[in-house]
Amino acid sequence: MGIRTGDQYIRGLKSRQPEIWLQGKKVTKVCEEAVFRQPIHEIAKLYDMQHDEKYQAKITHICQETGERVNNAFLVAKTPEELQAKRAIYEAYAEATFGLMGRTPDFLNIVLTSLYSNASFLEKYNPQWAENVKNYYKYVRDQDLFLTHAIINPQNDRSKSSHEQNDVYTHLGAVEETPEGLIVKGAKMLATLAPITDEVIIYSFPGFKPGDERYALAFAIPIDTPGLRIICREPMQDGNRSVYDHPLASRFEEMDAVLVFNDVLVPWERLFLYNNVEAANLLYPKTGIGQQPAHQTGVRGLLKLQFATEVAMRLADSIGVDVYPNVQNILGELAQSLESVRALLRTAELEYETLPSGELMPGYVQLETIRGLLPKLYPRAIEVIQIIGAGGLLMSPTDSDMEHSELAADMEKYYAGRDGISGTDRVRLFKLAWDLCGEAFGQRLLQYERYYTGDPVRKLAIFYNNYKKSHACTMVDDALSVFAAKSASQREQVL
Ligand SMILES: Cc1cc2nc3c(=O)[nH]c(=O)nc-3n(C[C@H](O)[C@H](O)[C@H](O)COP(=O)(O)OP(=O)(O)OC[C@H]3O[C@@H](n4cnc5c(N)ncnc54)[C@H](O)[C@@H]3O)c2cc1C
Repeated sequence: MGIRTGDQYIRGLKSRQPEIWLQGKKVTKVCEEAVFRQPIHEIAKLYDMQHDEKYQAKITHICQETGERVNNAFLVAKTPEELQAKRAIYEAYAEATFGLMGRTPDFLNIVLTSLYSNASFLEKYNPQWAENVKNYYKYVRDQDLFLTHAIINPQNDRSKSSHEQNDVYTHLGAVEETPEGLIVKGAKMLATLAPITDEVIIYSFPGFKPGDERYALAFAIPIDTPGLRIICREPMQDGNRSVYDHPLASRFEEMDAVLVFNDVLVPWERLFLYNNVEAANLLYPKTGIGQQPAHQTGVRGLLKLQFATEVAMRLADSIGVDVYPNVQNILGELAQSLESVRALLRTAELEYETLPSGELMPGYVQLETIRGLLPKLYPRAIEVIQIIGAGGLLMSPTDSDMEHSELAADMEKYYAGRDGISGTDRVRLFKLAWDLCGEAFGQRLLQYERYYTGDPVRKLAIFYNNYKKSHACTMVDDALSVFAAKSASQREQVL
């Protein structure tokens, strides 16, 4: 089949009935539920972009194996041009969502592509797992499916490993093998967009200990598999808020969910890893499923930071405060942050690694630096928006006020900005800014940037340890070599 349209994506959603819980109720028709309606529409637009002649040549390609047109996220890049073709899809989807939707379909499609191209890692443990991954990649690519993922355990007692939790099936684990497949039970989180996806893929960060064998799992199943329960968090918008009052929150809310598996059957052909702590711990570092998606998250993060920076600049300009050096300083700081991330991304693409398979992987140090910086730079950008917008962020009237004839004159007079910025323009801009920096929606976006790729604290420590291994600190040795000279006169000669 190859690339789907938005309509085909929506028809796929309508054809299934996953068990979704939202505010104490079961959602039976996901496409008709107000909370999901607009996000579904935003994802559908991304699918439609694949058919839009403005984008098609940039974000899709003809698959050599099938002759069908497929998304560039499924490309195993072997040339710098192919790496750029992958960047093009990340950029197009991030631009369409202002970088505010983190788990657009390209994200997990890259994870899967990386698993596929590094399936030889699994082959060492079990050739069938490698075969299953390859077949699944082709299935998702050719059906153009949308995946969610849940890779962490519920937050029960983090000081204990999975097998030490109070109940053996608190964390998702294997129950029994049957002729049809493996029965699994327990919970995983934090499956963003789960209610509006087609399938879920399960794998884990490293950290398994001996005794955790039953939890060492990787597999993928349809989102409506019997026994799989999706428990949504409280929505940050009810789906009925006006676009005028909440221009971002009304469009880009990404629902997050806990997945509970009640004796769910995972068919053998969908199992990618099981009962092997070593393989589960090495899966992440050895298959590129951290590094390849970091290219997508780097591009998306850059656009999100750019968007926040532009909002801050426009706010300052709209009320004439960017004439003050203190405001210019914090805006200059944001611009420099943005340009640093842009430069890092460019360097990551230029300084790629070539894997033994010939696949190119953007530079680890640069991508990981972006990952380490964004949890600091993005919250700072949000803080700058709050500082510049100040009290004005809290005084925006509603759509109904703006529309009311009795209030019209007041709206234009008292809500106007500097010369040339009308009351309507200023209120619209401030509402956009408040969605980003004040609303629960905006707070989630901030939390996302901190945690979307794991705990930044532990990630930075891992980065340092890797960095230390590859940096011998030879400059210090050079400087210390002066002490190798035996006498003071010899040392003077060295100098
Ligand atoms: C908005 C959002 C969307 C997300 N989307 C997804 C998704 O789609 N799929 C998915 O699988 N995950 C997703 N995540 C989850 C993300 O992977 C986790 O939030 C992240 O891995 C951190 O895990 P945690 O939240 O359980 O925090 P914890 O690991 O419980 O950490 C809590 C605190 O304790 C500290 N801590 C915990 N353990 C240790 C330790 N061993 N050593 C030192 N300090 C420790 C941490 O530094 C942190 O401060 C999302 C998260 C957010 C916020």
